Amino acid sequence: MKHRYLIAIGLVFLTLAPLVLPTYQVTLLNYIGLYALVVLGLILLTGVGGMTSFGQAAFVGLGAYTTAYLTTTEQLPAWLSWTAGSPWLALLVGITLTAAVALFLGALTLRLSGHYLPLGTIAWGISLYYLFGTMSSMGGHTGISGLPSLSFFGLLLDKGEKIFYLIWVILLLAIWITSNLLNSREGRAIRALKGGQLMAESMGVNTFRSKMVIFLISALFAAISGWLYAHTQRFVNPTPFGLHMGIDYLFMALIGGVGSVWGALVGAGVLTMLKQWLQDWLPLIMGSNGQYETIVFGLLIVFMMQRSPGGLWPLLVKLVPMRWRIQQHILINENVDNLSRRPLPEKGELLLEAHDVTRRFGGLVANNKMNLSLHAGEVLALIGPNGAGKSTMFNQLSAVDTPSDGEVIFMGTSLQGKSSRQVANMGMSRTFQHVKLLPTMTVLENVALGAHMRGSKGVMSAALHREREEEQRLLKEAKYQLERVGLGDHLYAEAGSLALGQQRILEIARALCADPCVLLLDEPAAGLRFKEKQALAQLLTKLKEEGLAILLVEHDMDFVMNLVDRIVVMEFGEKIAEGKPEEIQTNPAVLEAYLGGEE
Ligand SMILES: Nc1ncnc2c1ncn2[C@@H]1O[C@H](COP(=O)(O)OP(=O)(O)OP(=O)(O)O)[C@@H](O)[C@H]1O
Repeated sequence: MKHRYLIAIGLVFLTLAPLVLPTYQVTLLNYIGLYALVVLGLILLTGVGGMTSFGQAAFVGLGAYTTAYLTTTEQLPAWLSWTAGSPWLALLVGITLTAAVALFLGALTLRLSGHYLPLGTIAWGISLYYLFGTMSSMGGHTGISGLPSLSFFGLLLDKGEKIFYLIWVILLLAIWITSNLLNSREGRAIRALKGGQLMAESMGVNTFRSKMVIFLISALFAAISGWLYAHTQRFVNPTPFGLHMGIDYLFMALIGGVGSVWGALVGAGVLTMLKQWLQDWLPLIMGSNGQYETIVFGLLIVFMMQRSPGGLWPLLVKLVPMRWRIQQHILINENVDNLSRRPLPEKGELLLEAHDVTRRFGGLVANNKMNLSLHAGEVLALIGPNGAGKSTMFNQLSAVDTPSDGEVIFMGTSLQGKSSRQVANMGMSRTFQHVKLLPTMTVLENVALGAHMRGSKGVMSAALHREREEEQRLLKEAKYQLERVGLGDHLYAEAGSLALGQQRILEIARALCADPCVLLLDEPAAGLRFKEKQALAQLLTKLKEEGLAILLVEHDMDFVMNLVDRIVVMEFGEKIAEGKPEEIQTNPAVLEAYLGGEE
């Protein structure tokens, strides 16, 4: 457990730093701590959640201005008079206000996709900056001075050396909370955002909620940093909360490494020190004053993105001897209870029906009056030449897409207006034609994502690690499903390192982790070797015998003919045949479609 020594050395350094370092360097460390808190939120938002924000500095400003206003205004409005100039109560107000603003802005912008979200963050970053500068009660562009120092249980934190401890304790706490969150059921849902909305929703993840959670947390980290900043400086004006600083925070995240919480510390540290150093030296070298450091930062980012897109943290990790690195393996406690299972329907019970399902894309009719049914304890194959409309049908059946006409009924309920998440909750689970995994996450965690709906502990429990028992049950289930599909030897491998065929099997394990009664498999045998196909066929037969209903779209005819109970054949969006494998093999319409005529 050598990494514990590294952490201990870091803690000893932090404890001694204000006692032994000159004031100037302690001030620099304070800034690093304050910036790192904001960057940590950005890592969560941008690095983990894949949402770029230029507007974090505005949230820092919100925290700073709230406390500046509340602690310096002589005559507060009556409804705020209870804060009585207390910085701690001002923090409470700042957090509440930031949460309200973040929820409002999140509701407006988080549904935006592509470059609209970053543009939205620029817009609110600029707006809040000008709001601080124009409101006379906020001191306009001159700002507000004379903020009180913080005091903590009677101890006045009026010097950099004293507030240092508060800044760093809050930062380390935030890092701990963030790491806990990421290594939990909620964290997996957040990490799944990068694997695409479709996959995450099909696993039962409410992607909008997950986005909102990290947006809120990152805004709160920024506001707390702003509160600390205001009482460290004891003065605020709009300059440090503008778009320019928003971009600097993003630079810090990128340079430190958006893939790890520690990247926040590295990025904030390197850029703060570099900025200081460049501001001292560049004017001497260039012969005049100017913001040359910004140019150097720009070049640095370009260089870093070329050479190490993951930032500095992964490079630093590589420098640490292998035996000192943190053991990544998650321990699975086999003694915890199994997750409860849903009762499977009686064999033969009708589970899924398509009634005259038609899907038009403009003038193209991809599915035309398609009818099919799927019963508990059977395997049904949907086959047809390329472009026949199988995937489109698959999407209608799993509520990823909505029929133009007709309807799909699942367990007696129409799927009209239902989301794929709701359908997943009702007991339908699926795999994808183009594998959708989180390649840098372990095989075990990828599969545990499938069990998302079977856990209930929320963000607070996760952040404080109060959900360990439930987490162990989820991981135990994931391990069981992986062993069941034959991937038990790969639990801790990165999912992206598996062969394509194995990745498909992993998707089946993930789907099984959801405890479905209907399993939809999109080309499960593609890319599998002969033996793997045999193993898959055995697994599907066993699942069928247990009472699961399985629908698969597949091109491998040997695999289909030896496995399934019934086949529906499509051509040009229509059903041209339906029956047992032996009937389909001799059906003239099918032979015509596949071979261009009977031989
Ligand atoms: N979103 C879409 N917009 C427009 N046309 C689409 C869309 N999705 C599918 N199509 C068209 O619908 C038809 C059926 O496509 P689909 O992908 O369902 O066929 P498929 O049988 O699954 O083919 P393959 O076996 O190659 O996967 C094709 O002509 C395709 O181009």
